[in-house]
Amino acid sequence: MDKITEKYQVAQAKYQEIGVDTEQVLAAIDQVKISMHCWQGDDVKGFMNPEGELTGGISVTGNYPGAARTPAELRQDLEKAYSLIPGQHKLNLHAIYLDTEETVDLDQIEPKHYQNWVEWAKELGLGLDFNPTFFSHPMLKDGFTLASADEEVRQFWIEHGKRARRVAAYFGQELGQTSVNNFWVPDGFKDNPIDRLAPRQRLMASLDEIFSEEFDKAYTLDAVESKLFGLGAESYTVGSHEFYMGYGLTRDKVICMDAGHFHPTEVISNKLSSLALFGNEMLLHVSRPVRWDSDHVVIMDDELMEIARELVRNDLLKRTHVGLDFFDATINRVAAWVIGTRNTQKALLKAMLEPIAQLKQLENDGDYTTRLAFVEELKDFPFADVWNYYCQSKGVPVGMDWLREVRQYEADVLVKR
Ligand SMILES: C[C@H](O)[C@H](O)[C@@H](O)C(=O)CO
Ligand SMILES: [Mn+2]
Repeated sequence: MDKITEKYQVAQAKYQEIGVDTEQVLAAIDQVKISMHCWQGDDVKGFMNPEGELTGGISVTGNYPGAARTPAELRQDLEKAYSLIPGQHKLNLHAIYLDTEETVDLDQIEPKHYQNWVEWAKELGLGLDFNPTFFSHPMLKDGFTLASADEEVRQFWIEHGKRARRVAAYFGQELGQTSVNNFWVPDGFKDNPIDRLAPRQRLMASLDEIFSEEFDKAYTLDAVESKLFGLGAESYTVGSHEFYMGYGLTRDKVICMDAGHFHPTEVISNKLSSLALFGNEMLLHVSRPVRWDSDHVVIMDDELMEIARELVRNDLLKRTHVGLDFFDATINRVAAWVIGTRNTQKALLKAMLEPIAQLKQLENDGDYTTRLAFVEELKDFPFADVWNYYCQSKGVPVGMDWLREVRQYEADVLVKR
């Protein structure tokens, strides 16, 4: 028997002692699809106007060699990343990542402009999610799109939103799995506004118009993503958390929680259980804010573990769409995907290896001493041996072996770009 299987069997016996069936856990983690975001691969440039400025209050720093310059290069990089990640997953595309010879503006996009992505996704067995792009475009005027007081600006973006929904529905129809279509709108003011209400009324009206066309939910689900502030929109963001909680819950839309979109000490892990009581499905943007919405690569930190525990302990995974959202151009971009995605999976696996019913019972019995002792002891349980076995059984590298492959790919492909 090989070493990894041997260690797994020891771990299996140890988990069995506390009532956890590792085989069941392995079957469960294999069902979780992570939606990997395309924009880590090229620093959020896209293929519509890659030389243009990144606007909308987000920012990427770094100039690590090898960013994808074409859809074919991006797909090649993504394939490398997926080959190093266990399980079957999804790709999250932004509208600016269209793949066509035609010159197309955001208010002209059609499903056919994304057909190459669909064909590729079919070959790889991937699902596709989508996002209209409300930034990096000259029609983002004075920091406003859907909430603009300028009717021409607002209509441009409404048309884009409507067309984006048709693209997402096409993804769902073609691939046989729901395409989550996430609306993040950067509109806001750098300085204190006089009128906080009118832009929100306009955003609400714009969204209502965009969502007026009915689509089969089996094909596409609309999601809305709030934010506290952006660069250049420090004082007021129209699409705040309260705005989208109200909007999403009254319009039956999926609410997206981005881990970087709140006050620096505020965490989304503590929001999921409340959202679960009032909404149906949820979308997560698993990210890592460092002092601000900096979109650092996801690491195995306390908040990632807590998000994972909330989803697992409360049985929320079946109605949660797990997406990633980070963009770091100071490191190898394929490695960034692999680290962030594997960490998200590892956190979920570790959470699944807890004896949840027992821990809840201790809490209900008021035995907080045992609760604390148990939770702390669990940290030393051999979860890594279960993870390594999972990787091996799915035919992907174990431990640091994946990095060797990324380094080889860097030498063979990335540095030659
Ligand atoms: C590029 C994405 O649309 C973006 O990261 C969005 O989801 C966001 O979180 C903006 O801060
Ligand atoms: Mn996000």
